[in-house]
Formats: sequence, structure tokens, C-alpha cells
Amino acid sequence: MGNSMYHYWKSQPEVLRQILEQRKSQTEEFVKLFCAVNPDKLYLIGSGTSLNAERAAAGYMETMLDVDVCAVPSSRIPQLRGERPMVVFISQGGSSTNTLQAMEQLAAYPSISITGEAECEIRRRSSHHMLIGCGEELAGPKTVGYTASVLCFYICALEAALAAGTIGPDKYDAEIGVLDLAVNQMEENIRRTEAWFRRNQDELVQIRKYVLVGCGSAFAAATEGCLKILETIKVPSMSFEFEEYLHGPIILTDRELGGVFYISDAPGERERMMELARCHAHFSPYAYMVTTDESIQGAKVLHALRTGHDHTQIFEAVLLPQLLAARVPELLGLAEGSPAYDLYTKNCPTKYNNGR
Ligand SMILES: O=P(O)(O)OC[C@H]1O[C@](O)(CO)[C@@H](O)[C@@H]1O
Repeated sequence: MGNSMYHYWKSQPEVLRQILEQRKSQTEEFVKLFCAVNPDKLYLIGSGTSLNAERAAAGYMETMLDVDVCAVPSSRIPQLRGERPMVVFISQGGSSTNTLQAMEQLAAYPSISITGEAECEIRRRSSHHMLIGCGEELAGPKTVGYTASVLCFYICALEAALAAGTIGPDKYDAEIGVLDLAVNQMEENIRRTEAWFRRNQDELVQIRKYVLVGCGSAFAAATEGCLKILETIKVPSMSFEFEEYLHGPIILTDRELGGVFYISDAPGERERMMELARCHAHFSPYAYMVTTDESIQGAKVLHALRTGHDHTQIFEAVLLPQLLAARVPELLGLAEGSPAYDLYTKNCPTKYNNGR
């Protein structure tokens, strides 16, 4: 239990609270570099869940810092643009070979690395470094590593924006208040997600393919959630932005498709999404809704607490697929990992020195 995915899943509110509390010291190195470089373009570079965290956080960082923020995969480095670009490498384990390669390729630019592991190759090769703040996550597929990475990007943006004067103290306090609320709500959202799982457990173990549909940050969280589902339950799992789903992918709906619909709170959009969930339920027994609307009732409905701010929906929407990934494999008696993954990475390593 101590190193299980479930254990890390459940630890999220506590870890995130600690990151919020220590935000000044944790972001010190980032803020110093940001103020020295005064970048007009910020590149976030990483792989897998780290890449999903970058993508989730980029929009908020851009708004707070008032600079262009580009989230790119380690293996696809573009020609850097801007007069004063700054690079942020993120790696939870700190040893991904493609991120190390990206660091070599971009050695001429001012950069900082952010890692989960305190002792790692990426840190050894960095001139500037900071920790994600979630400690070592020993379970293979990361849960707290994701939400901690997103929060880490958020606090970097807030502290640097305050130091650079892009936002004033009142705005800063208000933004911290929103993050604080989201982390407090996470505790109750964890409880509600577990209760939802218990109510639906018997049918959840039968689902052989998934689609997760959301808007804004719920879509970003759904994308990370799908990665978790397919890495653990080992079934196809797709995420779509709501309106994009209607433009074709909906055609895949059949009685075996499990659908999770994050119902938007925006008027108009909310009704259209509700209708989509009802349409899915018409064809499949596996139609699940996540909503703040208490008037919608039923065992399949998960009532979530939200702050009313899009960027904090990450911390709520990702909980459901993360819990599926943490619990369903054990109920199905599935083995961890895969022979194909092991064979491939033996011949073509993705971690420096096997991650040691
Ligand atoms: O964030 P890191 O440690 O660079 O790892 C990138 C990805 O590689 C994996 O470790 C798989 O090789 C994923 O779990 C992770 O998201």
C-alpha cells in the first residue's frame, strides 16, 4: 500500500498543500532566473505525464507572466523564437533520455530544470534547478507527480509575475486564495470519487474502452487521465475537447464504450454536454457524468466541488481516471508493466542508466 498508485493518489491534497506553503522557497531559483533573463518567450519541455502537465499549465502561466508560453515534447524541439527565450525542462524521474538530449541541443539558452527526484542526471547537468515538491513517486504511472507538476508551474508563474511586476499583491493574493480553495476541495473530491467508484465498481471492471470528454482544463486533465487508464488497465482510452468530439469521434459510440463527461458549468455549454451524456446513455450502459449540479441525480453521477476558475479544474477532473487506473487493474488481477515495453526499452533505453 505504501508505494501503491492508490497511496500516491490519496496523498495529493496533502502534498499539494505543502507545495503551496513552501512556494516562496521552492520557486526561488526560477524567479531569480526569470527576472535576470526577462524572457519574451518561455518553453516548457518534457515527456509523457510531464508533457501533459506543461500543456495543462501553459495557458495560466501565459496569462500571469504576460509572455508566450510554449509546451513542447522533449523529442520535438522547434527552432526557438523570441529575442530572449528561456527554457524549462521538466522530468519527474529526472533521467529521461530524450529530455537529456533536448538539454544538450538547447545548451546555449538560459534554462532551469524541474525534477521530482532530488538526485538525478538531469539535475547534475543543469545550471539552475528546482524540485517539483512531491518527493519520490515509486509507483510506475504517476498521479501526484502530475498534479504537483501543474501546481509547481502555477506557483512559478505567480511568484515570478509578482517579482517582475506583471501582477500586483492583490491579484497575487486572490490567485493564491483560488489555489488554496482548490487544494482544500480536493480532499472532499477524493472522498466523493471513492464513493462514486464503490457505487459503480461492478460495471467499471467490465469496460474495455473509454472516451473522456471535457472543456478547457477538464479536457487537459482528461488527456492525462486517458494516459493513466491505458498504461494500467491496458485498454484504448481517448480524450476529446467537447465540441471536437461532436465533429466525428462520437461515431464510435457503441454499447461497449465507457464515457466520462465533465459537464461544463458555462450556460449553454452545460445543456449541450448534458444532452451528449444522455445520448451516450442511450447506446451504452457506461455513461458517467461529473458535474457540480446537485439536481442531476443517479449512481453514475459524480458531484464535484469546483472553484469556478478553469485552471483549478485540473485538480478535480483528473481524480476519476487516476482512481480507475489505481484500482481496476488490481480488481481484474492484471500484471503491472508489459513485455513489449520491457523488450523495447531494453534495446532502446528511455531512461539514462536505467533511471538509476
Ligand atoms: O517525467 P519523466 O521522468 O521525464 O518521465 C516521462 C515519462 O516516462 C515514463 O516514466 C515512462 O517511461 C512515464 O511514466 C513518464 O510520464
